[in-house]
Amino acid sequence: MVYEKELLIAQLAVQRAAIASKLILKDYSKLYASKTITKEDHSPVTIADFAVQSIIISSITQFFPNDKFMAEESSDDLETRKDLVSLILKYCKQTDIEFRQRNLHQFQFEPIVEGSQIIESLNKGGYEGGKDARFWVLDPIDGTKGFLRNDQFALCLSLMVSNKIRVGINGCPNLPVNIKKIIETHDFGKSNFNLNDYLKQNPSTAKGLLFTAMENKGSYVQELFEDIKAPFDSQTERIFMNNNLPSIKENVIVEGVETKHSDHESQSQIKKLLGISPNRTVNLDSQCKYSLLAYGVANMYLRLPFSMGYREKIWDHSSGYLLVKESGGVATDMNGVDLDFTRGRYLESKGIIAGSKQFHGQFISAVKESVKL
Ligand SMILES: Nc1ncnc2c1ncn2[C@@H]1O[C@H](COP(=O)(O)OS(=O)(=O)O)[C@@H](OP(=O)(O)O)[C@H]1O
Ligand SMILES: [Mg+2]
Ligand SMILES: [Mg+2]
Ligand SMILES: [Mg+2]
Repeated sequence: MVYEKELLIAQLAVQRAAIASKLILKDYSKLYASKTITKEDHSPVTIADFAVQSIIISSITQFFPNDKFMAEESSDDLETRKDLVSLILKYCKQTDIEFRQRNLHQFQFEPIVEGSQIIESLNKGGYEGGKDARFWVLDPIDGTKGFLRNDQFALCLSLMVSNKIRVGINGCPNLPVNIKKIIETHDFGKSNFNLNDYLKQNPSTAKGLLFTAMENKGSYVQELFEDIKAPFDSQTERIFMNNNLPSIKENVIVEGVETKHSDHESQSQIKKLLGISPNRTVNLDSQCKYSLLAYGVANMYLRLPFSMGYREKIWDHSSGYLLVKESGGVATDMNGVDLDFTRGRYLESKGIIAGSKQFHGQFISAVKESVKL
């Protein structure tokens, strides 16, 4: 099958890097909070973002040495913090010990043993993308602000070939393995659902889900920290968008957490117009939102621009886009137009309305009615 090897290697690379993210997260708040770097655009970056990016790029490069990468981070932001490279290396080494213990596959990744390997692979992420190329799109930690709060974050990787996303992966290390059951059994008539509160009240909940999609072959879920199954293994669960709600009022909506990343006020207005109770909104960081749509747990993702000047980056959406499509859903901009990932590092369009096909048109009409452009 085309891209089968790419998908397997990418899944293993994401698992390997997700182990690093969890190891760093465990120590982060007590040891490294002061080591969070603020980038030029005032957004945060951590040693986990750097570690994950270098692990994924070096893992894939080993098997596909000619492949290009468009990734979020660059070693420029480490320029004044060379001390952090040895810290990242420490976690990469620890990761490889853990990864070797659980990986039962024939593919063995070369270990990361030197700081120069980290810088070298980080710097392979500068490809500008565009039309008619083959390249990987990587957001090492999507939802860095969620990571810093020990809430939700995702490792997001996709493969673009000839203007189309062929493979999309979201590794969600902090998503409960039984999230489907948790949300489906919640009574939204009584109260809203807050995943962070739920996890605080249920600290022993097992976490870590891996979502994968392949063009024309569907979307799948498996546990992120278990033995990775080959693509389309009979034990890997195929997942589907829920396109059969009894009424529009039954939609479960996913939205972001940060009030400056999307326009929560307009999003509330849209729900009001459609008669959807505010209780039915689940707020969570990162592309975990797309994962929950593909899993059939949530039905619509609303992301209206907080500022019309903001340009969405393609790595914040490309893997989620394929997961939604391949599970039977639809993902567009706020005007209902398909997303175009071939324009370089940015989407030219504004906002995202993604989810079930059932009511997508009505959501787009409500956007037109409620957002003053
Ligand atoms: N102003 C503004 N508007 C929209 N989006 C922005 C903005 N600033 C940053 N970003 C990007 O948001 C990415 C995180 O998205 P989330 O869905 O996790 O945000 S939210 O807090 O859940 O709303 C985040 O991705 P990461 O940097 O990978 O965390 C940013 O690329
Ligand atoms: Mg970032
Ligand atoms: Mg991101
Ligand atoms: Mg990121």
